[in-house]
Parts: sequence; C-alpha cells; structure tokens
Amino acid sequence: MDPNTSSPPCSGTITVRRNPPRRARATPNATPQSFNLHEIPPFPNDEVLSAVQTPEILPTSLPKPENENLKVFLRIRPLPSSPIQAPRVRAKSAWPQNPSKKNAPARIPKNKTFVACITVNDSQSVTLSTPSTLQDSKRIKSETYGGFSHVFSSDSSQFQVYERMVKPLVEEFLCGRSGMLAALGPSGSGKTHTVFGSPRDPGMVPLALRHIFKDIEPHPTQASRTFYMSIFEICSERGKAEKLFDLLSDGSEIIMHQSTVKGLREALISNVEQAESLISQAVLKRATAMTNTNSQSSRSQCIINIRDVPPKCKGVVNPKSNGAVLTIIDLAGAEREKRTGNQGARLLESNFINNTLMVFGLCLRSLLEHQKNRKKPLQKHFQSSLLTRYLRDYLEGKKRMSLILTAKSGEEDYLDTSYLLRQASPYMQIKYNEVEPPNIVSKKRHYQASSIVDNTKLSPFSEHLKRLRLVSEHVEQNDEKHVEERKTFTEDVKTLCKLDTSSFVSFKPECDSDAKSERSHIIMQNFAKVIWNVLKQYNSKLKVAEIEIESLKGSIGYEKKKCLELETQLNEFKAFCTCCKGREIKNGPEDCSSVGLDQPHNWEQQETFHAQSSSVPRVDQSDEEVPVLGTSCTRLDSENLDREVLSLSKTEHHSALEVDAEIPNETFHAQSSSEPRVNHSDEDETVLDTSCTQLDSENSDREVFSLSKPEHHSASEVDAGSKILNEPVHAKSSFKPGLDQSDEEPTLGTSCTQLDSEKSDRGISTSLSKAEDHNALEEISHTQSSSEPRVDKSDEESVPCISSTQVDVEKSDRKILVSSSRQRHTTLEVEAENKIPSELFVSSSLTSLPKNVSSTKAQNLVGEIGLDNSRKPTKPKRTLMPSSSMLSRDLRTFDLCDESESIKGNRSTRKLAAHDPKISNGSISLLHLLQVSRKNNLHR
Ligand SMILES: Nc1ncnc2c1ncn2[C@@H]1O[C@H](COP(=O)(O)OP(=O)(O)OP(=O)(O)O)[C@@H](O)[C@H]1O
Repeated sequence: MDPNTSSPPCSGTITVRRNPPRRARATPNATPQSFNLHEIPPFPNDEVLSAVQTPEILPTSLPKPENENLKVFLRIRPLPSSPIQAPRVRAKSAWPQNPSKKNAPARIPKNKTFVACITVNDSQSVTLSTPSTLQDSKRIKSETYGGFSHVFSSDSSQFQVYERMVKPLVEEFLCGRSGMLAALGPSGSGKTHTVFGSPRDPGMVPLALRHIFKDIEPHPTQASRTFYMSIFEICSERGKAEKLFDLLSDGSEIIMHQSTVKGLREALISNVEQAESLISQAVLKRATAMTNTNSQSSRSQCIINIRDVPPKCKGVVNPKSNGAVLTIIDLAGAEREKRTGNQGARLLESNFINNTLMVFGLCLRSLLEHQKNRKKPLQKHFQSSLLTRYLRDYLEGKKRMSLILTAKSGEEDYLDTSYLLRQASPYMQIKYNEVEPPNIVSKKRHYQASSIVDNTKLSPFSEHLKRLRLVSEHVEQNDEKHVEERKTFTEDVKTLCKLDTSSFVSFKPECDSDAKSERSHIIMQNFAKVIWNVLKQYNSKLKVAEIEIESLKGSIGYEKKKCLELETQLNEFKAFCTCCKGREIKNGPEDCSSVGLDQPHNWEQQETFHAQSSSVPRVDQSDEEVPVLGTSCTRLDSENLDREVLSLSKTEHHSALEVDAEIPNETFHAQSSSEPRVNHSDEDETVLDTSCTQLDSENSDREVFSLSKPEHHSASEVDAGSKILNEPVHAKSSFKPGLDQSDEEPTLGTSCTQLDSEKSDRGISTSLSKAEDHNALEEISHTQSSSEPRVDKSDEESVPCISSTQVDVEKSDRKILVSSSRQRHTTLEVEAENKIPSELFVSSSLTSLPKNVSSTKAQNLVGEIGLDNSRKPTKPKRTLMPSSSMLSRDLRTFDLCDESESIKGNRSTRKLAAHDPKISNGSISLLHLLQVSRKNNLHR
C-alpha cells in the first residue's frame, strides 16, 4: 500500500504516534589524525607481504558499524481480493490440519468487504486505526508507528522490497559482511511470500541468489568464488520438543550443539537455477499446515544460509572470499487461538510458535535494555529455544540483523498488527556498537598466515606446523558446519606449509648464524658464571687463610712471650738454685728448704725436675712432714756439684721417686718398676713384695738417696748423672711382688737394697721401702754403654715392711738423702749433684717409719752405711763411712733425710730397726756388687 494513496484517518479517531522517529545525531566528522610516519620505524614486512594480498577495503558505501541500528522494515500485505482457497498440494512433512476443518478451506463470505486499518504515513511510519467493530470499546485511538527503515505498502513488489531491503545486505555479504534478515509477523501476513515468493514472483532468497551470481558474472577473476547454501527448520513435535530438520537433504533430523548445528548439509550452489531448485525442494519439505488464517501456514522456523566460501589460491586468502554468511529466516507466524481455531496438536504448535517468537522478542528487548542501561545484565533468553540459540550472536548484538515485519491491513487483523508493531517497533533502537569485525575468521587466517611467514625467521619449522594444526583444530571446533571450509583451510595449510618450508630454507642461513651466535653467547655467559663462582670461592678461602694467619701470629707472639717468661724464670731459677746450692752446702740439715719436692697425685703428673733446664717450680721441703696421697714422683736433676735436692713422696697406692742427676757424660738413673721382678743377687736371696731401689753412682761426688715405702706399689727412680765420670748408672726398683735373690732368706715384704759401686769413691744409694702388700724396689743402672738392668744383690737381711736404700757415694762431698714412708707407697727420689767430688753416698734404711714422710738431711755422715738410722733418727751425724773407707775419701757432707716419726714406729719395727746389724753387711755387699757391675761395664 502506498502511503501516499492511503485514505485519510477518520475524523473520530485520535492518532497516537508511537515511537516517533528519532533523528540520529549528526555524525561528527572524525577525521583521522595525521600520523607522522617518519617517526614510526617501518616494519620490515614488505617482503613478507609481497606475496600476500592486502585485504580489500570495504566499500565506502557501507555504513560504519558504529552508526548502524537494527533495521526494521514493515511490509503491508494487500487486502485479499478473493476468498482463500486451500492449496491443492501440500508438503508431506506438513502437519495435519485441524480434523474438524480437514480438507476444508477457509471460507470467506462473498459479500465481505475488507477495510484497511493501517495507513502508511510515509516511508518510515504507519498509522494503525481502530476498526469500526472496536470503536465501541475503549481502544478507539489510532496508533502511529514510525522510525522504520522503510515501510512497504501493500502494492510494493518483491523487487522493490529486495532493492530496498535485501540488496544492501547482499552487497555487504559479497563484501564480506555477514547479515541476517528475519521475517516476523502474524500468520498469513506474507512472510513466506516475502522470503521465498513464488515462481512467478520470487522472494528475497531467489532474488538474492540472482543478485549474487549476477554480481559475480562481470568479474571473471572472482569466478572462482563458491557459495554454499543450507536450509533447515526448527519445529516442534506436538509442541513438546524442538527438532531440527535439514531441508536440503531427505529431511533427516539434525542436532544443535550450543549454537552450532551438526550434520547440516551445505549445498554448493553454482548458479541461480540450481539454487532456486534447491530452494523449491526445501519449501516443499517444510512443515506447513492449513489454518483458518492461512491455507498453507508454516509451522516451523525456516533458516536459509548462503555462505561465501573462500576460493582456493596459492597460499593466499582472497579477502573477498571471507566466509560471510547471509542468513534469511522465515519465522512462523504468531497465532491467536480465536483466529486460527487450532485445537489439539495444532494448538500446541501455535503455543510453541508463539513461545519461540516471544523468546525471540525477549532477547531483542533484553539487548535493547542492556544497551540503554549497561547496569542491566544481558539476559540469556536465547537458551530458551533452539532458534534463539542459533541466533545468539545476532540477538546479543554481535552480528547485524534486519527485521521485516509483515502485517495485514484488514480490520480483523487489527489486533495482530497492533501487537506486532507495539512489540517490534522498539527493536529499531538497537545499535550495533559491539559488532565483531567482519571476516574475523578469514582475517585471522590471513594474519596468521602473515605471522607464519614472519615467525619463520625466528622459530623452527615444527612450531609453524604445530601452530597451523592448532589453528586448524580451532577452526574445526568452532565451524563444524563449514565442512568445505575446513577442507579448503586444510589445503591452505598444506600449501602454507610448503611455502613455509621454502621460506624456512631461505631463512635457514640466518637462523643458523643467529643460533651460533646465541649459543656462543650462552657458552661465554656460563663460562663467566663459573669463573666468577671459582673466584668467589678462592676469595672466601683467602679470607679464611688470612684470619688463620692472624691467629697464628697472635699465638706465636703469645708463645714468644711465654718463652721469654720461661727463660726469665729459668734464669732466675738457675740463679736461685745456684745460690741455694751454695747455701745448702754451707747450711746444715736445717736448710732443706732448697730441696725440690713434687707431689703429684698421679703418674701423669710425675715430673722430672731438672735443675739445669727445667723451670718447674720447686717445692722446698725441710724436715717437716709432707703427707702425700696417691702417686707422687719427684725427679730432681742437679748439675752443680753443690746442688742438693731432696725429693720425697709418699703415696697411698703408687709412688715414684725419681732422681736425676745430670752430669756431663754421666747419667744416674734410678727407676722403679711396678712389675714383679726377680732380683738375683750374688747370694741368691729372693725377696717377694719388696721394694727395690737401684742406685747407681759413678762419681764419688754424686750422692743419691732414695727411700720409698709403698703400701701396694711404689717405684723409685733415681737417675744420677755425673759430669766427671761417663758411666751412667741406672737403678730401677720394683715394688711389685718380686723375687729377689740375696744372701738372706727369701722374705715377704722385705726390701732389697742394691748397691752398685764402681769405684771406691762411689756413692751409695740406699733405697728403703716398706710395703704392706707388695713392695718392690728395682734398681736399674744404666751406663752409657749398657742400659740394661742389672742384677742387684742385697747383702741385707730381708725384713718385712722395710725399705731398701741405695746409696751411691762417689765422693765425700756427696749428700745423703733419706726418705722413708711407712704405710703408704713412697717414692723418694733424690738427686744430688755436687761439683765437688763426692766422697760419700750413704743410704740408710729405716725399718720403722712413720706414716708421714720426713726427710732429714745429714751432712758429714761417713761410714754409716748399713747402720740403723732408726737408732739415731733425730740426730744424724756426719761421719765417715766406716765400712767402706775407700768411699770415705773427701767426705765433706752427709745428708740424712730421715723422719722424725721413724722413732714412733711400732715395736716390731723398732726391733727390726734396732736389730739391723746386717745393714752394714748389706752395704758392703752392695758395694761389692757395684764394683762387680762396674767391672762388667768396663769390660763391655
Ligand atoms: N504481498 C503479497 N502480495 C500478494 N500476495 C501475498 C502477499 N503476501 C502474502 N500473500 C499471499 O498470502 C498468502 C499467505 O501468505 P504467506 O503464506 O506468505 O503467509 P505467512 O506469513 O507465511 O503465513 P504463515 O506464517 O502461516 O506461514 C499466500 O497465498 C500469499 O500468496
């Protein structure tokens, strides 16, 4: 109907203009900013893109996407001039008609006059006037709807509609932009007629196909473009479940997964005739039914897709063949039960159709509301039906679509038309501001191909293939319906692979050089790291070494200081010893304070006291008693002749007395051993558990007196050296049970005195020991030529619990040291050295000694060897040695170390001591033994 020829509105009606057309704002002249291309470094892709065609720019005639709204067209069906006749032939797939009206065409009264209620105001607006039958009701106001893209009157031809509405879509489609056109309107309003038409009056699809193939004819270079067409429908089986049927095939059912239809057949269309033939076949297969409003009413949503498939080319994608899809949908018409008279299954179909249309409208309304107010979320109404699911992208504004509203102009269709216009007129406000860029898939491929060529320089060839496979898989997943495109794309990928291979070969030398340089760089970097780590380690080690050096320096300095202190002490000690020696010599027995005494508590603490070189502090001991527990060892060395050392010890278990008198080339050593020994004397006297003291003296001026009295074990060691004679004598005493052979009968717990004398002026060393359990006294004399222990002889009678004393007397100036211990192990080591030739060395034995040890120094005691000192313990006399006058020469001093407590011994001990006349005899025998040993040594 031509709006110009439309009748004016009735005077009694009020025209209500709804949705007045809004004037779009003037598009600002957005002139692109001029870029300074000189500042931007050119990307060296000319060579890469030389073989690739740049995408063709869209025609300038196409509107910019941001300024495009949803196009809503309105087409008014002409008023029927004759009664509707039932169609003679119906499709097999058509739903059965209403049983009550089966095979009964809709009858229209012959005298029925049709009055139009819709008036076309202009090309974009119409006026809906209330029919006369409804004037009595409240709805008496006319309604004006504007803002349409175009309003096609009742007398508009198919071609005009196509030229105005579809041709732009086809042109865009051919340019690579997908589009969709959907016919929406009540049943019998002419949707199918608009979409498909008839052979005599073809609809939009045939015209579009003609346009497509006609458009490509003048471009022989584009003759290789191929188009595929698919037609399927969505219908409802008894209004319960939606089903999809492929109308190009034998009507097989297909399925939809999300928004993708699987199993849909695409028919290659190469010409218009072929396409029209396929369309006619599909229309025949479509489900239709005769209703009161339409003799051949469509009962399904029919969807026609025309897809532009990219043509094959040598590795280059034709930008024009971008896979655009032109979709045209013939929706089922909304039906009112009163008008259609549907019942039963048909009524269910009507409900299903109405519901689908309602969902479709809800999606668009939601999109519109979302665009108006971004706070409102975009509702997912599309999930409510297969149709909306399939058209999701269009309904969400991602793709462009157009609507063609078909309306009947009769008064009896006033309500349907009014409902349609009220529902669909707001859709024209939908804007496409978020439309995906056209040819996205093809452009992705194109850019991917370009990037492949670019990446060939940097990445291996395998990565390109992998990337291509991923792209292919992605395409396969997303575009399953594009089977042919997949094949084509696969072929393109293969071609690209070939090209990539060639390009890889061409870039191979560069890649090799880069790889070599990178490899060398990595190697050098790793080498530098290793060197750096090694240097770090050496640096740390050097710091540690420096610290150690500093500490060593400190310790060296400390040692030096200590050494100096020791030297100072030594010098002082020497001076002190020299002074003391002189004084001792001059003083009497009262001056025993110069005698060094050590009382260690164990064997380890036994110290050898060297008067000459050792700086061990001395403990001067006088005649006082010095109780010593444990083991004590005293070693005393003296070099000077005037030196006098007294060492006294008393231990409970072990005691050792060691006296060293060092004289150049002469050593006097008395050693005490705890091991059981068997001493063989000349008289075959065997002594068990006795203490034995050996005392050797070579020079007459040497005087050593050692006395020990252990309870269990005692050891006495006397080492005397003489400067005058080069014959060291070693005396060893054993305190363990030993078997001494002497002239006397074997006695347990007796002491054995061994006396070695080599010369007449040999001093006598007497070792006296007393042991309760085991006493042994060994004397080992060592000479320079032989250090083996000698066989000691004892002339004395073995007496229990007595100590043996060895006395060496070399010269008359030799002092005598007497030490005794009674109940505990005692080791007395005396080293006496005197520069003046010793004349006498007297050893006295005390048979009864007190517990405490006391030493007495007696001078000028000559010839008292073998005398019982216990008789005169308190007053030692300096006398010449009567029994050995040969040893009494030049006897000047006589040191007697005796305990005052010796008098306090028990009765038996005192008796033994009183009846000790054999001591003199023993001394003589000892002297004899000394002489013998001396001779033996001389022989050796
Ligand atoms: N513009 C038109 N010019 C001439 N005839 C038309 C026009 N529009 C529709 N018709 C005729 O009206 C009848 C019904 O049209 P059509 O089948 O296309 O309606 P419809 O909207 O598809 O109905 P339904 O939704 O039930 O399928 C057809 O016989 C068709 O020839």
